[in-house]
Amino acid sequence: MARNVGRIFSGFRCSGSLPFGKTQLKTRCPRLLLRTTPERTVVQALSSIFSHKSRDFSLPNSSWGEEMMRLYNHYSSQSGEAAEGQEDQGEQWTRLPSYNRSLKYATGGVYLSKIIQSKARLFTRNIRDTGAAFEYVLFFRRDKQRCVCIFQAGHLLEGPPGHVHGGAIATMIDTVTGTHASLLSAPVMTANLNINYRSPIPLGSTVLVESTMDKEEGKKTFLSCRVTSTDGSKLHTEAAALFVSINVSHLLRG
Ligand SMILES: CCCCCCCC/C=C\CCCCCCCC(=O)SCCNC(=O)CCNC(=O)[C@H](O)C(C)(C)COP(=O)(O)OP(=O)(O)OC[C@H]1O[C@@H](n2cnc3c(N)ncnc32)[C@H](O)[C@@H]1OP(=O)(O)O
Repeated sequence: MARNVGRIFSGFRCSGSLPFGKTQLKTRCPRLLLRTTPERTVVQALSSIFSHKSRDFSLPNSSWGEEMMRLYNHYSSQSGEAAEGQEDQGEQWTRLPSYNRSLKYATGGVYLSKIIQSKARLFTRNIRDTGAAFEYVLFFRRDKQRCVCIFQAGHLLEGPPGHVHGGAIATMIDTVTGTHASLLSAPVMTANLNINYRSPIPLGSTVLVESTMDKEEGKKTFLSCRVTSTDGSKLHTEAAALFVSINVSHLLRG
């Protein structure tokens, strides 16, 4: 796992220069704690390449309902943050921070400089009105190779009357499986996403989006995903996703 975590940002060299063109991603090397763990390294790396001074959207806000808070507290109590200072047994959940800007330090380059500009924002984190759209937090558990996301769907995500839009559900599945695949073998891009919608999700409700790694084959990572009610009794959506590892230069080709 440590090797995989190390690979996550292998495309984003701490030295600032990348092995292509003149593009430079000025990242700061994550400062490792004395007793580091793969999870801490992930969190620090995310904070480092993303805008770490920005708001961390995966922390509770006043729009989070009772069920969202209950589940957040449930997973947080089993997280490394709660058990700071204890030996890592790999049996903890790690809360993944979430920012609305990526590659803050990107400069130069042909394509990156055009698309990654000051106005670019992560799709799921660009609504100012808290609670109106995607409210979610992801936790990762290394020993089980699982990601779990607590997702509260706001009123701007309506599709069928009173229920969540299928595209918004697909977005969350892509986000959860994509983040999971990134933890295993980043940088990756979605190659295939196959979704079966089984039962509608009521607008305003909180659901669980759970991702499991099925297999890795060379550049390919296969994951499955289920969206369920928070007690697990109702299956809303299930999906299979394929992510392909890319070289960052892939994003420069346009
Ligand atoms: C990058 C930064 C990472 C930062 C990490 C941050 C941490 C988390 C932070 C924030 C969370 C946000 C999380 C959001 C996640 C969202 C992700 C997206 O939405 S990505 C946008 C939608 N996807 C596209 O636009 C792809 C467009 N397609 C392509 O660019 C290429 O087709 C690509 C990369 C998918 C593959 O191209 P090739 O040239 O690299 O590779 P080839 O040789 O074609 O395929 C490799 C293998 O994959 C199979 N393959 C490719 N496409 C397939 C497909 N559609 N179905 C089945 N197999 C496929 C092929 O058959 C081949 O298999 P064989 O090695 O021969 O066994």
